[in-house]
Amino acid sequence: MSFSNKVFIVTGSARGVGAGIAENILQNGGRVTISDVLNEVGLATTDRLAKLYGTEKVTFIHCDVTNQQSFESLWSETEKIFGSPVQVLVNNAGVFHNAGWEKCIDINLKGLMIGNYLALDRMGKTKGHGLGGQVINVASLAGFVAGSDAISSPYFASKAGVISLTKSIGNDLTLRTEGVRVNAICMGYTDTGLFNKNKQLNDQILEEVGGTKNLLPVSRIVDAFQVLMSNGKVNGRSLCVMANIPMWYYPRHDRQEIIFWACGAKLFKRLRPNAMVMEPWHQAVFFIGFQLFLFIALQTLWRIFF
Ligand SMILES: NC(=O)C1=CN([C@@H]2O[C@H](COP(=O)(O)OP(=O)(O)OC[C@H]3O[C@@H](n4cnc5c(N)ncnc54)[C@H](O)[C@@H]3O)[C@@H](O)[C@H]2O)C=CC1
Ligand SMILES: CCCCCC(=O)/C=C/[C@H]1[C@H](O)CC(=O)[C@@H]1CCCCCCC(=O)O
Repeated sequence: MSFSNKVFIVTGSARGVGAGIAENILQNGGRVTISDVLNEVGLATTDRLAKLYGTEKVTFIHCDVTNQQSFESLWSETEKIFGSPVQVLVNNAGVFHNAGWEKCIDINLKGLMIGNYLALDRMGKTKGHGLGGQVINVASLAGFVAGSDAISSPYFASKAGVISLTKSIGNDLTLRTEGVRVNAICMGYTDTGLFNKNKQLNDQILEEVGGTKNLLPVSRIVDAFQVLMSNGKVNGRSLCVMANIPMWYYPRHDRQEIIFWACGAKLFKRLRPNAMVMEPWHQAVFFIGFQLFLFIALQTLWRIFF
């Protein structure tokens, strides 16, 4: 997809996934601000990319995503340097749980909230430049599943928050009123520089996923970024990326899931009027019963009509 001079900001793009996305933007004719708290690494990446794609196409601006002022000046500086409004924000900056739980939540969730609200403010039709735009939040499959220990729980919780934020901001009303679409990329274990730093964790992860062949290369996340950029319709969605299989969108669910289980509880109340709680095994029976009901209903319809 050609980005023909579109202006992008990618947070946490000194290295890893963010640097990969920034390079892809340049390869496709866009302009990008690389931003990070790591000045040296960020400047080195920017120099390398400037040599390949032109100094007028890429710049580095220090930004700590947890700091509102820092984010605001990243945005304003970018527009000043490139002389055009920012049209896409990629909220990629993130840390793992080994940074400590408060930092993990601050950077992975609060930092993304600052980015999302600022994007609505600056790109939106009501207060911003009015051209609309896109936000891509880098979440993780960790946002859908449970971690296996308390130590890693802040990371899983932060990513679940990002997915929820994406669903809630990426709604039809916001799209209509602000012209801003918000989606997330949810990938599994990815082979970035950081992944290789902690040997003990690496070995544990490699055992869990079954070897390096099941790690995602950064290029797959870049492909996911391209998919979201070229699909002009999706909003509030999470694009899931797993090794060796096609990407897929996680169902948005909205309220259907709650309604489904509430129906189960209503039915349960008829069977056990005095029960205070529907236990997990009751739920399992309801779920299997529902599937059986569907199966029989479909079979009956098939017999009637064919
Ligand atoms: N590597 C993996 O296995 C996976 C990574 N992710 C997510 O992908 C994103 C990128 O991760 P990687 O490239 O693997 O890690 P990385 O550590 O190589 O890149 C993250 C970047 O964010 C920067 N950063 C940290 N705190 C910051 C702050 N306060 N403000 C601005 N920048 C800050 C770091 O300096 C670093 O350059 C993260 O959000 C991560 O959670 C999601 C799934 C799997
Ligand atoms: C199905 C879970 C996919 C998680 C993908 C992800 O975001 C991985 C990130 C790890 C990164 O490669 C290095 C890390 O420290 C991140 C978190 C690792 C969590 C491991 C905890 C093991 C567990 O609780 O299952």
